[in-house]
Amino acid sequence: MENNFKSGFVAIIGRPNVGKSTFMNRVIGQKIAIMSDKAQTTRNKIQGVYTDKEKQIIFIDTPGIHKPKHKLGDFMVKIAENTLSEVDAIMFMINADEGYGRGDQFIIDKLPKNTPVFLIINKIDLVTPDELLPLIELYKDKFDFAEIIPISALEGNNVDHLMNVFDKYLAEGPQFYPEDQVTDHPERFIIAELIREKVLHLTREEIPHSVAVVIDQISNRGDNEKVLVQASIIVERKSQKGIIIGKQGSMLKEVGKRARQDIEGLLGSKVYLELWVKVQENWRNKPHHLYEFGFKQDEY
Ligand SMILES: Nc1nc2c(ncn2[C@@H]2O[C@H](COP(=O)(O)OP(=O)(O)OP(=O)(O)O)[C@@H](O)[C@H]2O)c(=O)[nH]1
Repeated sequence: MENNFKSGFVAIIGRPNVGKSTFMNRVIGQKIAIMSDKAQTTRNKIQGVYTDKEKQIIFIDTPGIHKPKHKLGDFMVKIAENTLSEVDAIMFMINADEGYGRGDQFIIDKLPKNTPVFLIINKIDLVTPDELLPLIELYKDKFDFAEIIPISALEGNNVDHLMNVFDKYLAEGPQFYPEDQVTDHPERFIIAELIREKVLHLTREEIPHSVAVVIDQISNRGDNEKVLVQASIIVERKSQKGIIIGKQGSMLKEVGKRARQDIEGLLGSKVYLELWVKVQENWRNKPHHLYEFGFKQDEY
């Protein structure tokens, strides 16, 4: 890996039809199709991975944030909000030829103060500069955006500039994915989130949202019937480990049972799920994204 290589996670949010997919297609090209059919039920869907010589950006979608009435309800919105404060930057995309709307205000209210937010004004090919400037002024009043960048995802205007601006906001970091591959196992990520969701749900407020799940292995058991999934739930304190394991393992059993059912639905096959609970103090001070996003550090 090159010296000073940078990497990070960027969340893309915006109302439907603002051009998120068009943007991803422009930046990432063909490969994005690989992920487009993946389940929408997760906290974060990886939309695509951009890699050049200097950096890698993993773009993620946070579906909960713009669907407040979605059946997953408040729980998802809350989780989506947590995601927004965990990423390195947020792209809040709006449509240049539509005014400011209630959907935008809903999102703005959820924007974290501790994460740089780029206002991306897309579809500038549809408006004149005279129309663009008042829109910029209007949004400037609504939130303290780190950057305001007008683009046309369809025609490509200013998209290269945007990609360069990211350099300022990314820290040095590893290349999470090989450059010719968008992802090895998108389902890995989804499985980790399913397990994490069960832990949070069943333990209620006792376990912090920072609990991480790392998928150690997904493999065929050899009998061609069951997929073996081995995962670790990582907490920061011994007391949390006790809560997750529960009386005679009852809590962990329930987490495992519920997660297994969902994973079977996802993979379409029987699953044998092995869960461990590990205490790792201060893991959040380590390259925390790896854990929070369900990746295992030593794979890279
Ligand atoms: N003129 C113009 N049209 C655009 C631009 N970007 C996207 N569009 C069009 O806007 C429509 C919606 O674009 P998508 O990329 O599907 O939007 P999206 O945000 O992914 O939509 P959802 O998947 O519903 O969230 C499509 O018809 C695009 O061709 C742009 O820069 N200029």
